[in-house]
Amino acid sequence: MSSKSRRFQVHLATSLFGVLALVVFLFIIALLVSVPLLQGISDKSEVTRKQLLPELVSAQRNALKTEKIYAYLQAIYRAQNALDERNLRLEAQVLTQSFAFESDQVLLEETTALLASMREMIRLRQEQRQLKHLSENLFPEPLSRAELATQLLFSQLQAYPISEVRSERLHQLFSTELRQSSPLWPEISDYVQQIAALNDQVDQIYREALQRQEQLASYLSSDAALKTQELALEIRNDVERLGRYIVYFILIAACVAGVLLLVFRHAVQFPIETLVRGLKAIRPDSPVGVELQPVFFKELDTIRHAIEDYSQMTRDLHQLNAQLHALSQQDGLTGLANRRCFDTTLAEEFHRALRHGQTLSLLLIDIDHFKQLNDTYGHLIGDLCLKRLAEVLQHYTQRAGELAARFGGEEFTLILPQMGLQQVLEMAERIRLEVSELNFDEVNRAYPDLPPLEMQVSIGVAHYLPGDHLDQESFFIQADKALYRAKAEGRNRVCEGV
Ligand SMILES: Nc1nc2c(ncn2[C@@H]2O[C@H](COP(=O)(O)OP(=O)(O)OP(=O)(O)O)[C@@H](O)[C@H]2O)c(=O)[nH]1
Repeated sequence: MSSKSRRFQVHLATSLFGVLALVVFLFIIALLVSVPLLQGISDKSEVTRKQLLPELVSAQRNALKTEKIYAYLQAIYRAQNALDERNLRLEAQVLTQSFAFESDQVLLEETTALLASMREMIRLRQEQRQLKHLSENLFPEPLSRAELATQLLFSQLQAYPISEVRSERLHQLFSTELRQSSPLWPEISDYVQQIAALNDQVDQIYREALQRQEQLASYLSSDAALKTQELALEIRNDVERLGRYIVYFILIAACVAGVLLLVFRHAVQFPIETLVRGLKAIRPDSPVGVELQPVFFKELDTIRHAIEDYSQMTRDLHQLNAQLHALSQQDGLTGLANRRCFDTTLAEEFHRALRHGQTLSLLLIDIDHFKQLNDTYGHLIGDLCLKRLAEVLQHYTQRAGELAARFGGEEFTLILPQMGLQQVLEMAERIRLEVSELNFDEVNRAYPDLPPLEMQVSIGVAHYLPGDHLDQESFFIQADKALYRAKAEGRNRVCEGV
């Protein structure tokens, strides 16, 4: 198992929770910022819609009405007779009364004052007319040029209200001639002055009324319009701010998403791909186990550990299987191949020899009087003899395809492919000789009372030549018969099968 570990690791679940918390936090911030703004925009729009716009419309309407009142005022100022003045005043009065339902005190007061100005103007005009009438009675028929001029002056003064300066100038113009020609001059002059004074009063009232009307008009048009304009400006600012916040929020969200994507790719996607590659790279027969780099998230690192453990386990299992297989093919005492392995190998080699037209030799080796040896020295020494014999046989089967096996009990076999008969017989003879010369000094020292230990073997040889009409069983029987013959002929010898 790998001991590698990353210093800083976090749980994937904790990280996901953190990301979720961050998203919720950003969302709450966005809500906290945008909701009051939206509420403000909504409230201001509502105020504009329900209050200011009607006020504006009403102000416009009222401004028009006051314009009309002003027109009446002008008309009254220029009216030629009392009837016109009266009609105009009545119409203006009706118009003014329509303001009765308005809650605006300034409007009410100002229009009432305008109406009062009209009344006053009409009253003064009435007085002028009376004075004119009185002055007309002063002049006897026929009228002199000066008197006619004076009458004309009166009518002028009456008909067209003129400024103080102008009336003074006219008065001077005509009065010089009258003073010289008419005995009525003092009275006429008095009337002229009275009428001029009234005219001046009317002028004064008219100017004042004009000023009032102008102020009222600007008051009406400015108040609601200003408020609406201010509110519209605020709404625009709020909307712009909201737009900026939305852009910021989108930018922040995009940055967070980008960072998360990068983190996900580096901390999740790439490690998972590496883990999958590691998993696929596991080979039971590989000399080294899979080793992977530690990863950031603990859960993935746990999987990495599991993959490394699995890789190690697979290799261990493979080795164990190999060992078990070897054991299943091996004789426990001597370490040579066992009977099962011998059977398989003989079948393979026999078929190979048949297929390729090669020679194959089989030696059956049996320890002579092994029962007696056991009985004399005991089974442990008997086992020792079996092992020493196995060592000798192992030594003679080093080439590929050659096999030394314990057939059973004290009986052994050698499979020797691609050797000539003479070569095989010589090898069998060398084995027999080597076995008979084995040194058992340690046993003899241990058992001084017993005769010295010696071991001899009988060997039966079967030899297959390409073209021989032999099957595997006959081949084996041939070796067995040869061994039997070696035993029968006195043991400690090599016999060739026929
Ligand atoms: N110590 C020991 N003895 C074994 C083992 N397997 C078989 N034997 C003994 O081998 C002996 C075989 O005796 P026999 O079959 O009579 O053959 P032999 O005494 O060798 O006589 P010949 O083969 O005719 O020379 C028996 O006494 C078995 O107990 C073993 O693994 N260890």
